[in-house]
Amino acid sequence: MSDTRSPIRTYSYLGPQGTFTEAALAQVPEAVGQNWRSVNNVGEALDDVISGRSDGAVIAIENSIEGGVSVAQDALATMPGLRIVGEYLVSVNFVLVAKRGTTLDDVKVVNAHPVAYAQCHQWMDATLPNHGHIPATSNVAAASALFDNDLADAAIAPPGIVAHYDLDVLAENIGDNPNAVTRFLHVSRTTVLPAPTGADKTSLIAELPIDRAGALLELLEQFSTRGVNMSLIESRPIGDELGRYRFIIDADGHIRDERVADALLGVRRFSPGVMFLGSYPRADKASITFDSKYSDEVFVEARDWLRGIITGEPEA
Ligand SMILES: O=C(O)C(=O)C[C@]1(C(=O)O)C=C[C@@H](O)C=C1
Repeated sequence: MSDTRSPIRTYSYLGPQGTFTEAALAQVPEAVGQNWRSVNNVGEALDDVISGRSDGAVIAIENSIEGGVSVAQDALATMPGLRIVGEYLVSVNFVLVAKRGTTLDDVKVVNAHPVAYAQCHQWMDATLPNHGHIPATSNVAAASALFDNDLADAAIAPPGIVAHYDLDVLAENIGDNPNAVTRFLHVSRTTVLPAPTGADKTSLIAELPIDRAGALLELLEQFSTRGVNMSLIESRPIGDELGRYRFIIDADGHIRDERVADALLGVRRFSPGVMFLGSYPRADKASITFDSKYSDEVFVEARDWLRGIITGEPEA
């Protein structure tokens, strides 16, 4: 009898076990019960996908306090062959942990992931005004490093850390905002697009034509004149020379929506470097609303009208 089970799939995530990225991966329905591969950085996770070592990766892309995760934005912009197929939200809050017996007074140097550190500035500055900071590859790596060397006295970590390591919690809820949220992307190799759900998002990266007055306005107009709302626009330096930027854009809707497809055609005509990153269901499942003059039927009707003129069909 032949084996009808589908082969085990592998998903890469920023580890080790217990990171917020792992919590995001746990929300990906197709990853449940599959092989999870812990890696040390976002580039490694995405490279796993491109090389075929993994079928998918989950990466942090944006935090409600700290903004865009620039290392992830830059990796997506420079690693072709990837597609975003889903997004997931994780509430993030932090504890300060140390090896057993340590008190707050003992803490002079703190291990922390830069994005986590940036979210705990107020508490750190008020409670440990003279502290030093050693960057870690993840929140869990920050805590585990306390056992590897004596460079730091404490670490900023997720509250669940004590399930994995024998550590004392010196302080809880040290994040500046108790409602902080990080948005994660599920990324796969270029693939068939997920079907539209009516609550979708389209991500792309566009460069502006060099030195042209109003170029950014023209980019924005591609969306506004088709009734497409943008939920994110962020600039990142391209890196080849000072003053050159690419724009990371999230737009409401799916590329199979006529208005979104038309906006992307406009961007493609105008932008020297445009990368389509994916159309995928929104994490908040909020339906996209738009004026009826931007509905699919209106675009199709207008195209039929034009085709009729060109082919010489008598007008109705
Ligand atoms: O270190 C972790 O736990 C991660 O999953 C990484 C990460 C990030 O890269 O932004 C995820 C969420 C938090 O905002 C801080 C760190």
